[in-house]
Amino acid sequence: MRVHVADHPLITHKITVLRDERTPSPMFRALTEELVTLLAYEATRNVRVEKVTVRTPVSEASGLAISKPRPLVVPILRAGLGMLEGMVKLVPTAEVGFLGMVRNEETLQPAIYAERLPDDLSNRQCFVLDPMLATGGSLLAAINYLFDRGAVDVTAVCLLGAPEGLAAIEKATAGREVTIVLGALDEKLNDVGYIVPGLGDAGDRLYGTVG
Ligand SMILES: O=P(O)(O)OC[C@H]1O[C@H](OP(=O)(O)OP(=O)(O)O)[C@H](O)[C@@H]1O
Ligand SMILES: O=c1cc[nH]c(=O)[nH]1
Ligand SMILES: [Mg+2]
Repeated sequence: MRVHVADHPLITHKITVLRDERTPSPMFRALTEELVTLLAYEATRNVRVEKVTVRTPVSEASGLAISKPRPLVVPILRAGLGMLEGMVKLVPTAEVGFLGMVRNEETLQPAIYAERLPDDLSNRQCFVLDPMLATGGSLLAAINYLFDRGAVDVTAVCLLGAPEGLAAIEKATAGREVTIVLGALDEKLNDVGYIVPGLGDAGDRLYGTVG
């Protein structure tokens, strides 16, 4: 598994504002979108491309084009939806599929409650969007779901991750093509499975369902 933790002052600055409990939902949404565009730059480093030639007004130029089948971007509802615009801004030709998942706050087990993906994911490069990688249960379930459908490699873009969740995914996906790109790697999980220091419940903060 390849893990990339962002190391850029602009990204850390924006994450610091996200963490602040006083940041209201409209600003939280705007910052999330900006952060994803910055993280997507790293996440797409291995996007599959092919050589192409174009004619400039002066001569021929060789370059690259994103290969077919197009990359598939999969936001994990609800909180991952807040990351979609930021991602497709960078990869406008990507196809988008959806997975709805919710973590049971007592057992911390994830459940899939909605799915709208292409039937056949063979040979597909997938980019999963979910702001929070806590126990890793939700992301692991999403990754397994995509591999079971035929995906060949999965890159997850998360704003924050916990070491416990990262280790769990690494162990469970050994031998698979998995990349995780994080805005920050936090300290730990607390005893109710929240990331510390974290930013609270990302879905609630994005959509204003508390506070
Ligand atoms: O790593 P885990 O321990 O599985 O926790 C992370 C999951 O929890 C949050 O979703 P949540 O279940 O709160 O759903 P929501 O997006 O609808 O708020 C988050 O967006 C992840 O999907
Ligand atoms: O800290 C956490 C953990 C899971 N889900 C969240 O939204 N935040
Ligand atoms: Mg939530």
